[in-house]
Amino acid sequence: MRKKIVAGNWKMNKTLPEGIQLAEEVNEKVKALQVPEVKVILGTPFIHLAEVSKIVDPAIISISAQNCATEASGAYTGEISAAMVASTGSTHVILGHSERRSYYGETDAILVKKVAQALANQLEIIFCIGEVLAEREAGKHFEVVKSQLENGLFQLSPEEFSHIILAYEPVWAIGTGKTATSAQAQEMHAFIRKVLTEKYGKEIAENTSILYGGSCNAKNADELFSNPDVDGGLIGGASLKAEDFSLIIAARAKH
Ligand SMILES: O=C(CO)COP(=O)(O)O
Repeated sequence: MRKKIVAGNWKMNKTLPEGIQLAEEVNEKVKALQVPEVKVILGTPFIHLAEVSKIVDPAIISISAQNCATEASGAYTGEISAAMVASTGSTHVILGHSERRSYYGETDAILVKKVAQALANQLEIIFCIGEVLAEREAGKHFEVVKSQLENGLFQLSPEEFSHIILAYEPVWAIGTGKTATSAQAQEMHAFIRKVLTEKYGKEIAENTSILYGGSCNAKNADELFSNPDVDGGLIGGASLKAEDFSLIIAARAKH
């Protein structure tokens, strides 16, 4: 059975004291919700990881980085390795986010190396895929998403792939207030599961959680999560307010 997941991606927001406060608030809200069937993940900036993992109850909230280096260690000024991430108590890492692909030039080849580093350090990976608006308008969105899967992840063995959570994030929906319709999300998620079935077989495809990301909020989460192939959300802006984030978690628990 695949997991229901709500993951927050704080992106480059919150100073350390602000992040600590938000983590405390989220921890209290999630505790009060009592929804063990939903896996809650907080994707914080690197500098917050160690502090936030001391604050939250690991039985109810997991911690994720938003990136890791392509190399294991050494003279790479400013980089943070997967081993460093794991040593903070973090169990997850977000890789392949469209902001990293477009602003920092992360190619499929770079992501293959990051994925290998994360797996070598026992991190679960939230791997992001999704098309830009021009690709959707040209009717190429299925092709683009399939090639991101093939070129970024399909080098993995079935065992390795069991550590992947996918996040479909149409780039035109991120931070724009323009959510994919519930039907568009379901259509793409079902397509992704079909591609996974072809590559890894039905059992792995059925056990892989596929999250939706892109202007998902407390108002639209309920409808998005009612789709059979939408297993949860990767939440940007709405994860920065404990109240909104907990409403999204409650919406996930409902279905
Ligand atoms: O990019 C996202 C999560 O990774 C989505 O961001 P928003 O929820 O702010 O649109």
